[in-house]
Amino acid sequence: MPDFDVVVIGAGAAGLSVAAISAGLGLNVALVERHRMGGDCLNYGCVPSKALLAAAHAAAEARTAGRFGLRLPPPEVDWAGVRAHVRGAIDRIAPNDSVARFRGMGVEVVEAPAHFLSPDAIEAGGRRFGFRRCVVAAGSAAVVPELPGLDAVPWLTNETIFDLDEPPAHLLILGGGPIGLEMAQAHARLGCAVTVLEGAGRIAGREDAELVEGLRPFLRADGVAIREGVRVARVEAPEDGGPGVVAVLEGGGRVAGSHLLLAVGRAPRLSGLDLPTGNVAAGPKGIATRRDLRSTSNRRVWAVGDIADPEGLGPRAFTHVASQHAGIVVRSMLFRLPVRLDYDALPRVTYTDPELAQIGLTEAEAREAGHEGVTVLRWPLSENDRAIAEGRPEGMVKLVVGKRGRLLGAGILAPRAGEMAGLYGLMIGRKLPLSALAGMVLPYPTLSEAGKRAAGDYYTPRLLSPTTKRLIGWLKRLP
Ligand SMILES: Cc1cc2nc3c(=O)[nH]c(=O)nc-3n(C[C@H](O)[C@H](O)[C@H](O)COP(=O)(O)OP(=O)(O)OC[C@H]3O[C@@H](n4cnc5c(N)ncnc54)[C@H](O)[C@@H]3O)c2cc1C
Ligand SMILES: NC(=O)c1ccc[n+]([C@@H]2O[C@H](COP(=O)([O-])OP(=O)(O)OC[C@H]3O[C@@H](n4cnc5c(N)ncnc54)[C@H](O)[C@@H]3O)[C@@H](O)[C@H]2O)c1
Repeated sequence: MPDFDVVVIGAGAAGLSVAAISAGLGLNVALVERHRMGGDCLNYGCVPSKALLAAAHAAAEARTAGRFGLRLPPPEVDWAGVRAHVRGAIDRIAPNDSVARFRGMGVEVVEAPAHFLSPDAIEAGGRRFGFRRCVVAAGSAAVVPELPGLDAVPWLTNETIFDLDEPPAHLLILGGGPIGLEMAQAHARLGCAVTVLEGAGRIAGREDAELVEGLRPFLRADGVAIREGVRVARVEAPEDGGPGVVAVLEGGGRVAGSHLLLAVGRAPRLSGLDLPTGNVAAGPKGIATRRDLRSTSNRRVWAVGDIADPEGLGPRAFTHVASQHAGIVVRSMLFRLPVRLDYDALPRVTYTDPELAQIGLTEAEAREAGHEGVTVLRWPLSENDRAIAEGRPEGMVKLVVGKRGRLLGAGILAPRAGEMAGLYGLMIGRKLPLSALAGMVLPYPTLSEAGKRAAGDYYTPRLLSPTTKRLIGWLKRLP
């Protein structure tokens, strides 16, 4: 008999959710974590980055208060105080993910690295754990690119950037994806010089080009130097022998900084798991799974979170996806229901100011996917009363609509855009018609009215059509 009904490897967002639900259903669960409970999101990802951004946005608010007629002195950044705020946020959330809490749920928590011993057992802390089912939730880590000179200079990743004793004088950031952009604005608003070196033609390459156009000036206004389409040929120490890093660009050009942050993507944490011994197939993007997140090669194994590479979809590195995966696995693994993961209504948010939120397909993705009759509707915040009242009339809501008014995607560039994402996720996920949004009564004045106004535009031409006018003319003659 196996020792455990479920063994979970990794206590990040994905593994914790699976362990908690499985234990709640009365199963015998072991949870193995080699480092910190809570994984990346709590310790090196979402929580510290959003805490740092909150401090940065507060500093920016103080600096720009003059537009409201308020005279404030320029804010002084107390780096130790900022770090204490970041640490405090982690510490406040940590008990939810703690060993004590999970032991209290009846989970056997093992603090050691795990690896497969066979297709139905792992080893951790010198002990063998035979399992009926195993869920691999070992996450992903920052990609360290093969860049000449990198072994000879100091560099940072998301695991070290939140631990600096002093603010970086000039932070060079390799990569202008969500990590690069959030860290760029956070540090710039906290008084650091920042340069983003993006290898592709533009920053935030996955996001809607028009919305990124709207975001770029904000980052530049914060003092972020953005270099797009640049290839870093090598990195080296400064010629004067002082501290810092110099990025040498292809075709010449040198960009010097005090610190270098690598933010060029994520790689699944496969090494050390001995996946071949467990007969668990994996590729460079992660553990190969079917759409129910079950391993394609070992029926006892599932993969969740950043490490999962579901067929036809690929990995997605978001904490809300880790939770979505946990829900899928519980239904497929424990209730044996036929479930199928999809990302049709998936939201993602880059937490800059303004935030850039995308739910479902961008315009480019909808056209690329071959959707017929794609209509794009926009409502600028310059036409939104709340945005004007608050002195933030830049940004827009952009809706991507398919046949018969079906919402395929929504992009939002606005302060706190992420708070609006749920509405569009619900609409797309439940296949609600656009008329549901257009007919909704929303409180005035709110930013979310922009989406309703955009949706209304879809129906305006129909309302003003000759047929409608004829109908009204006929109706008015009725007694
Ligand atoms: C800077 C940054 C900001 C982010 N911000 C956001 C955000 O705002 N919103 C959002 O949705 N997502 C965000 N993300 C992404 C989010 O953090 C990840 O998608 C999420 O943490 C993935 O959870 P996971 O459980 O799959 O993996 P992880 O959180 O990485 O957890 C995996 C755990 O497995 C452990 N482990 C690995 N190998 C073994 C082994 N062999 N034995 C035992 N244990 C092992 C690791 O130590 C780790 O604790 C951010 C990421 C970063 C880096
Ligand atoms: N707010 C959020 O939800 C949030 C925040 C941070 C991270 N995340 C998750 O973590 C993932 C990883 O984030 P990321 O920003 O590291 O990766 P990313 O893959 O999203 O972006 C990496 C960027 O680096 C560029 N790049 C790649 N190689 C380069 C090179 N050699 N030189 C210069 N530029 C190069 C790419 O063109 C791309 O723009 C995200 O995709 C997301 O899933 C989410």
